Amino acid sequence: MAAAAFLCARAAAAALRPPSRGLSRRLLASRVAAASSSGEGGGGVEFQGKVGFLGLGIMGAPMASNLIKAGCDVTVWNRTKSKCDPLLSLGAKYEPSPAEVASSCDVTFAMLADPQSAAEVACGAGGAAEGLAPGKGYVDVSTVDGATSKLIEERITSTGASFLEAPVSGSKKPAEDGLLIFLTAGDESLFKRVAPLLDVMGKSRFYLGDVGNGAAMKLVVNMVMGSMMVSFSEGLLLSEKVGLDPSTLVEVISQGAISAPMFSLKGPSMVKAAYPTAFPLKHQQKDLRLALALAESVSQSIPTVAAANELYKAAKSLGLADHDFSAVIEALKAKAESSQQQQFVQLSCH
Ligand SMILES: NC(=O)C1=CN([C@@H]2O[C@H](COP(=O)(O)OP(=O)(O)OC[C@H]3O[C@@H](n4cnc5c(N)ncnc54)[C@H](OP(=O)(O)O)[C@@H]3O)[C@@H](O)[C@H]2O)C=CC1
Ligand SMILES: O=CCCC(=O)O
Repeated sequence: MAAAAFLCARAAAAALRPPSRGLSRRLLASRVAAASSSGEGGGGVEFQGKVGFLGLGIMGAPMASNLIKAGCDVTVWNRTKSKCDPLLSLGAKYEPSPAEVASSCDVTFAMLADPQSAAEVACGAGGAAEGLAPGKGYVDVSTVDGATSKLIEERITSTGASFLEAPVSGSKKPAEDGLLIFLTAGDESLFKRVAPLLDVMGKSRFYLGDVGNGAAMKLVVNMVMGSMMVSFSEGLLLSEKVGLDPSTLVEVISQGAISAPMFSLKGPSMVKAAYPTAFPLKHQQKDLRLALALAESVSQSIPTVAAANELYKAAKSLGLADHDFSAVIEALKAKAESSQQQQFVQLSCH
């Protein structure tokens, strides 16, 4: 373990929040420098070693990019190889399989679409586990269910390596700005070892104990978010239908007790029926499906989430899976149209 060594601290990271766009090299370097000179955050935390990153989608690419800009020695892999190119231009290395990344790095992060891909990349043929060994670490930051996370943990730890689940709250922009919230669980010494890396990519980190707890926390947060988006969509449509300006509704909500960054961020484009993808709708529906299973496992009823899930499923069947999850409003519009048509047919039959 030699190559990259850098210093950073949570306090320094918090004090050096970025401006509106992704973190610049200068800013990330200054986080590192401030941490080493200020002695804040427990005297600065040192990470030594090479970092692997598997999965360079909407979230993985900016996260890996921030690590590179902070001075880490990063090796990347992505199923679709072309998505590695921007990272290679920033100075990343490339290995042709997850196993080769894991074997050439000290700690490997994975940011994958869903439980199936997370398990495949960690445990499948050519997967990360094949390259792991004692002393190495594997950190899965994908959103998956607890059972999948435990399955990955079992396979990873069978190699002698350590495992941390660390799903994130925060979307594309917080990923670009290094402002994610990590919900971690698993090996506590790995958590401490990768803390400087989490602090480059995020603004806070929670350690929640046993593997499964990070996944559960993430699913609970996202089920609340998914239902909020449906409720907001219903409000936007109803306001329009009764003759109000939905843009005014967005403004009114932003000033009151139910204001949320999500409404202010997504509302204006939803009013224009534009859904630039930050959080793909298919992933939100996956999270609701997993949250429903989590609730089922403890016999809790979550009827609002169940209803919201049906709408996301309807939106997927309208071809909106890869749009932002705010496009769920289109499923409500389609529902309204079809019930209007039904009413028309009934009236014309009488
Ligand atoms: N976008 C967001 O706002 C947030 C997303 N998340 C979660 O983070 C994870 C990633 O999300 P995001 O980056 O948005 O998703 P993307 O769909 O943009 O990226 C998914 C990544 O998974 C890879 N992948 C998918 N299937 C496979 C497979 N079978 N084998 C290997 N690789 C595969 C993709 O590779 P390829 O490029 O080849 O398709 C890509 O790198 C998800 O679990 C999501 O729920 C968490 C917080 C916020
Ligand atoms: O999983 C996606 C979360 C998106 C967000 O927290 O804004």
